[in-house]
Order: sequence, then structure tokens, then C-alpha cells
Amino acid sequence: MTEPVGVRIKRLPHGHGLDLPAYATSGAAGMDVLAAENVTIKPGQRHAVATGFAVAIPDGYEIQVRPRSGLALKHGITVPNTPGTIDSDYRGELKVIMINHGEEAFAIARGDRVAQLVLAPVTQAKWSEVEELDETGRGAGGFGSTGGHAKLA
Ligand SMILES: O=c1ccn([C@H]2C[C@H](O)[C@@H](COP(=O)(O)OP(=O)(O)OP(=O)(O)O)O2)c(=O)[nH]1
Ligand SMILES: [Mg+2]
Repeated sequence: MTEPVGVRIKRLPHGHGLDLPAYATSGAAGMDVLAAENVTIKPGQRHAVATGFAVAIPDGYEIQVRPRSGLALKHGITVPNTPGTIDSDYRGELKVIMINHGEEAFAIARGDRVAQLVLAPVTQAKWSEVEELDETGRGAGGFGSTGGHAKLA
């Protein structure tokens, strides 16, 4: 595990009383983030869940908003834009977009752990436009060109 990277976090008025996003275990990749509101998401519906926090991510990093597998497996509650991207220059409230793919309405209570935040290094690309690209064995083959799933014997 590399050294933790400092990230500034600001508690918004409706975030008062909520725990900061936190790693549930010492080796966790993601910090569980809590809902700052009570909301019920009906089947097929989506909602941007407030977290009550804004952050200032250091240059060279992003935060990815990822679903929690337990909510996905047990209730069909997931993050449709996963991994959600929190840009280093974003200063608004961090929100978790959630969609209910299940059959039942899902009630989120303030303080529930709704998603997880992964701090990740990011490198910006600088395009170099060319007339021709180098040739490779794969060439333009893709989308299953190397074979499908294993055949049954
Ligand atoms: O799950 C998410 C995704 C995004 N954001 C915030 C932080 C991010 O920096 C900003 C913009 O997100 P994104 O680039 O994914 O959305 P966009 O549709 O491209 O909007 P914009 O034009 O504002 O970049 O919205 C969240 O709070 N939660
Ligand atoms: Mg964008």
C-alpha cells in the first residue's frame, strides 16, 4: 500500500453530523460514502444522492464513484455512470447517481453507505495527430475477433 494522499474535504451545511467517507477495512480500495438525505428510489428510477461534502482533489488524481456490490446484488441498486468521475477542479457537492434496477422501491436513509470513492492517479493525454498509425497483429480486429466464450466439449 502506498502512502495516503491528502485530499481537502469541505462539509456542507447538510453534511453536519455525518461521518467523513471512510475505508471500512485497512485494505479497502474505496471509502464508503454516506447519503446526506432520505430518499426512496422506485424501480427504474434514478436519483443524484447528496453526500453533504465537497472536495478538492490534488492535481494528477481523480475520484471514482463506484457502486457497492452488496446493494447491487441484494437490491439491484447501482451507479449507472460507474465509475463516476470527480474531476480535480470540481468544487460542487459530491453526488452519487443511483439507479434502481430491482423490482421494489428502495429507501435510502441519511447516513446509509450508498457507494464507494476510489482515489486514482490520472494522466492527461496530449494528442499527436498523424496520417498513419503503426501496424499491429491485431490491426482493426476487435469486439470478439479473437474468439468468443469457451465451447463445451
Ligand atoms: O457521479 C458523479 C459524477 C460527477 N459528479 C460531479 C463531479 C464531476 O467533476 C462533475 C462533472 O462530471 P462529468 O464530467 O462526469 O459530467 P458531465 O456530464 O461531463 O458534466 P460537465 O459538463 O459538468 O463536465 O460532476 C458527481 O458529483 N458525481
Ligand atoms: Mg465532464
